[in-house]
Amino acid sequence: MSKDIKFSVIVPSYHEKLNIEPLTTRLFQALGPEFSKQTELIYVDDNSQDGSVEEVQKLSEKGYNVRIIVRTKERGLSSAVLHGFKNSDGQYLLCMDADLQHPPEVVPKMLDSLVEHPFALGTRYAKGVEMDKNWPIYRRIISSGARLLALPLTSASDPMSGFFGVQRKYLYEVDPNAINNINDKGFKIALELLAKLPLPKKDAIGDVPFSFGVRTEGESKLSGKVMFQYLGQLRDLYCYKFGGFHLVMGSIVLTLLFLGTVLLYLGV
Ligand SMILES: Nc1nc2c(ncn2[C@@H]2O[C@H](COP(=O)(O)OP(=O)(O)O[C@H]3O[C@H](CO)[C@@H](O)[C@H](O)[C@@H]3O)[C@@H](O)[C@H]2O)c(=O)[nH]1
Repeated sequence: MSKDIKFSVIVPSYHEKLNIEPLTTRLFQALGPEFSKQTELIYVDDNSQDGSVEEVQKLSEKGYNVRIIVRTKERGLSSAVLHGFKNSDGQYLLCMDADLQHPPEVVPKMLDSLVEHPFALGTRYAKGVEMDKNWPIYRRIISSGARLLALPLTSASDPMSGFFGVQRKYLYEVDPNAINNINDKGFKIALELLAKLPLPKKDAIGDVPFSFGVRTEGESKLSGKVMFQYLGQLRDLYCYKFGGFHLVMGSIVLTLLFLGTVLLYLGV
């Protein structure tokens, strides 16, 4: 562990070569000299073979505190994030996407919020925040439907967000067993952590409103399989939180309804 590093920014990445340079330079620019000295940036890549490794090496040689962890045996967004958390040095852990939909310029605000709260949440559902008009309608529907289904699990304003931070001690120290209960499948790692970590009842979450942009380089990896994984995750979380046969059945009905709506809108 390096004691100079206070903040670790973890970026799960898969086929993101074209986004690495702009994200890295914009992030350290936004952090400024003081914050930058205390921050490491870690890409967790699942063996993309697209030149991402060389891109990160170039930036590291230029003096940015950035590295890339390449996994060859595992795949998946949530598990990549957990892998990054485990292999980082900071007491304050931030997660963001590589595709610049999470503006690097908002990161200093996220880190400020994370120092004040156990959990910092980049939220798209706050007063005055506008969604980029180019964000496809079907993605809005999926996002709202997914959020609705998560309502009984957490009061967080945007548990579907991939832009969030958590203080390391809540992952590994407050309850050392908590991390073993975390499901590493799928995309919704923030929801999983919000529902299962031993966060305080009051003032646990610091919301940071941000405008969700559209991807300009590369492609989204959100697939039908990921949506199914979300439904499984929901079922497990409902069981974990409430237990009981009726709640499980209720969640299955809800998820089927959600799935039906998605398929309807996709015209499948
Ligand atoms: N290492 C690794 N990274 C992955 C994988 N799948 C996706 N990623 C990375 O995870 C980030 C998000 O993936 P996208 O494919 O860009 O997701 P999205 O469609 O933009 O969905 C995002 O926004 C949603 C909000 O609507 C979020 O809910 C979701 O978690 C994600 O952040 C990107 O940096 C992408 O490269 C994987 O299997 N392995």
